[in-house]
Amino acid sequence: MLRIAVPNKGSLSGPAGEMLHEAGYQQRRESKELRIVDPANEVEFFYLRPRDIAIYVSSGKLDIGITGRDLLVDSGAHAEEILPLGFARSTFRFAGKPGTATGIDDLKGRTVATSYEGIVAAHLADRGIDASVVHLDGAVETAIELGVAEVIADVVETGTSLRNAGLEVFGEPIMKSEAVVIRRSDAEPDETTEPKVQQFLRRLQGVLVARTYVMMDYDCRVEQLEKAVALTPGLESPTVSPLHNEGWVAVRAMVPAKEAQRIMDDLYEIGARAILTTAIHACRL
Ligand SMILES: Nc1ncnc2c1ncn2[C@@H]1O[C@H](COP(=O)(O)OP(=O)(O)OP(=O)(O)O)[C@@H](O)[C@H]1O
Ligand SMILES: O=P(O)(O)OC[C@H]1O[C@H](OP(=O)(O)OP(=O)(O)O)[C@H](O)[C@@H]1O
Ligand SMILES: [Mg+2]
Repeated sequence: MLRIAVPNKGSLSGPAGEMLHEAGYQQRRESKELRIVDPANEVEFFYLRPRDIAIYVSSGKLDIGITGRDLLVDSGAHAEEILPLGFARSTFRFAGKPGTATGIDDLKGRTVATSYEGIVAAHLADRGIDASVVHLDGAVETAIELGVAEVIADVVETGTSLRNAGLEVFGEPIMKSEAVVIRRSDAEPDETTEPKVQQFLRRLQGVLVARTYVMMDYDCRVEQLEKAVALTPGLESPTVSPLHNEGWVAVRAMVPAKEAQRIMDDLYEIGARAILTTAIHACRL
């Protein structure tokens, strides 16, 4: 059985469960369940605090886990990212009241509040900045109002939390994060675990592709085929089949979902007709 750590709470938990469900895995029915077995897929899921996942995985007790890149780095655990998952995207930034600082050099001798002490201390040390770091569990924006720190370093997504607290980011982003699959850094690939890990990753990659691509079908005249194929090159190469009417072909290719409408317009312009897109529910590349 492959043993997999999954976030039990917070921003990572819902989207992680949805992705695993889309990948065909059984998920817990109740948010209090700590562990479930999916015998058909030979996996066992452990629902753990997102912050603890890298620690469990680095200990080798669990084979892989889903967590945030920022949490992985912050933990300092002996684990590495093996697949980015595209959700829980955020940046990690310094912020303060307007006019507090313009860059990291202004932090010398000041106090920074954060829930990610590992990331902040390493970032300051790398740049030779001597500043104090205060660890808070959350809602760090309030630390400034209450005078616990002059500066915070926190996760920023839309920027709403900072705006509501009257704060502004400054300096370069410290890091960009998203949900990632992790495993132990020096994991020795053994014959039973490795194929299961690779199958798990292929399933999640299949979900990512199904989310970002659509299937496009259309008919076009043979003379227009090269232009049409340039618009829809597909992942390897499009399928081209003859139509009953001579001089026409049917083309089928995967295209990025975000570009589908523009591609349909362009195909129409060059004379393609019966242009259809359909959702992809699952795939293996
Ligand atoms: N608003 C957000 N948008 C996107 N990702 C976020 C957001 N807040 C936190 N994250 C990401 O979620 C992970 C942190 O998860 P964690 O559960 O510790 O905190 P949380 O989502 O803020 O939940 P809570 O603070 O309620 O426990 C990190 O990878 C972080 O980058
Ligand atoms: O830029 P935004 O879209 O506002 O998102 C970022 C905010 O979301 C998270 O806070 P959360 O609500 O989880 O509270 P917390 O600070 O207690 O973790 C994070 O810590 C930021 O405060
Ligand atoms: Mg939070």
